[in-house]
Amino acid sequence: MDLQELLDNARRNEALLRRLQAFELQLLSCQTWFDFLTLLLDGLPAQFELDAATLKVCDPDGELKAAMLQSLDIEQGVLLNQLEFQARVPVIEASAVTPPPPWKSGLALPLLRNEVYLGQLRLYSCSDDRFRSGMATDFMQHLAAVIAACMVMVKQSEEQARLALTDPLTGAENRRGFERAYEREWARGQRQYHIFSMILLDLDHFKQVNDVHGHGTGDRALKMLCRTMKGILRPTDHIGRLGGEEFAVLLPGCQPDQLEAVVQRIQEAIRTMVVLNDQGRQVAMTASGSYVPVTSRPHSPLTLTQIIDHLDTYLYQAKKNGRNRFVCAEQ
Ligand SMILES: Nc1nc2c(ncn2[C@@H]2O[C@H](COP(=O)(O)OP(=O)(O)OP(=O)(O)O)[C@@H](O)[C@H]2O)c(=O)[nH]1
Repeated sequence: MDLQELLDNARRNEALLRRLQAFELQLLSCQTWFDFLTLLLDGLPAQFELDAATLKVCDPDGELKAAMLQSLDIEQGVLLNQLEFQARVPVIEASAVTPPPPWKSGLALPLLRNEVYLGQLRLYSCSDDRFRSGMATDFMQHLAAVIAACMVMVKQSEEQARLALTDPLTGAENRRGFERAYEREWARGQRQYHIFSMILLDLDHFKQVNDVHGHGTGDRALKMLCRTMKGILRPTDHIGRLGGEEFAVLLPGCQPDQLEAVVQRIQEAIRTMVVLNDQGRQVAMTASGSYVPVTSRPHSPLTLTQIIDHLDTYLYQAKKNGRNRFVCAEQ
C-alpha cells in the first residue's frame, strides 16, 4: 500500500468515526421505542450507506414485543414488522452472513450488554462486496455495543414511564395514562378522519362484593376484570381505570358495526370470569356500561371528560334499568 492509499484509508476511517460518534449521540438521546427503532431501522441505513438494518431480538416470553406494542401507536406498530422476535436467538460472533433477498451481502453483530445476550444487529447491502468474511468489523462491533446499551436504557425508561401511567392494582392505565392514549388517538383521528370507539363500564353491586366477601375479594375481581378484558382485546386497545370499579376502554379503528360485537364479548367474558372469595367459593360478577363510536373532527375538539360525562349518562340508564346491560350512547 503506498502512502497515498494509507492517507485515503486514514481519512475514510476518520470520517466513519465521526459519523459513528454523531450517530451514538443520537442513540443516547432516545427515550422511547419509537425514537430508538426509527433511528435504527431508518437512520442507521441512511447514515452509513446501507440498504437495511434489522434486529433479531431475544424475547423468551414475548414481554418485550408486548411492551413495544403498548408504547407504539397503531401506525407506529408496523415498525415491529421489520424486527424478528424469537424465544432464542443463536449466540454469534460478528460475521458476514448470507442475507435474505434482495440484498447481496450482510453482517451479523451480537448485541451484548453486561454479559446478557439481547440478540443480533443485522446490516444488509445490495452490493456483493460490502460485507465479506474476514473483513475488519471493529467500528461496527463498537456500534452494536452502544446499540445494546441504548436498548437497555430505552427499555428502562419506557418501563418507568409506563409505571407512572399505570394503576398498580390492576395493571390498567391510570387516568393520566388513559388521557394520554385518548389525546394521541384524537390527534391521529384528526389527521386521518378515522374512527375509534369508547366503552365505559362499571361492575355491578361492587360495594356488596366488598361488604360480603371482603376487600381482598373485591381487589381480585378488579384484577381479574382487567386480565379478562386484556385477553379478549387487541394489544393496541387501551383499558383505563378511571376510579374505583369504573373502567373505560378505547378501541382504535373500531367501526360502529364492530363495536356491538366487542361489547357483547366483554359482557360475556365478565359474566363467565372466575372470581373466588377467601373461602374459595365463586363470586358471580356482572357489569353495566355504555359505548359510542367517536369521529375526531378537526374543528370540534371533544375532551375525554366530555365523552366520559356523556357515556356516564347512559351508564346510569343501564344501572337504572336493572344492570348487567350495556347501552349504546347517542353519537
Ligand atoms: N376492593 C376494592 N374496592 C374498591 C376499590 N375502589 C373502589 N372500591 C369500592 O367500590 C365500591 C363502589 O360502590 P358503589 O359506587 O356504591 O357501586 P356498586 O356497589 O357497584 O353499585 P352499582 O354500581 O350501582 O351496581 C365501593 O364500595 C368502593 O369502596 C378497590 O381498589 N378495591
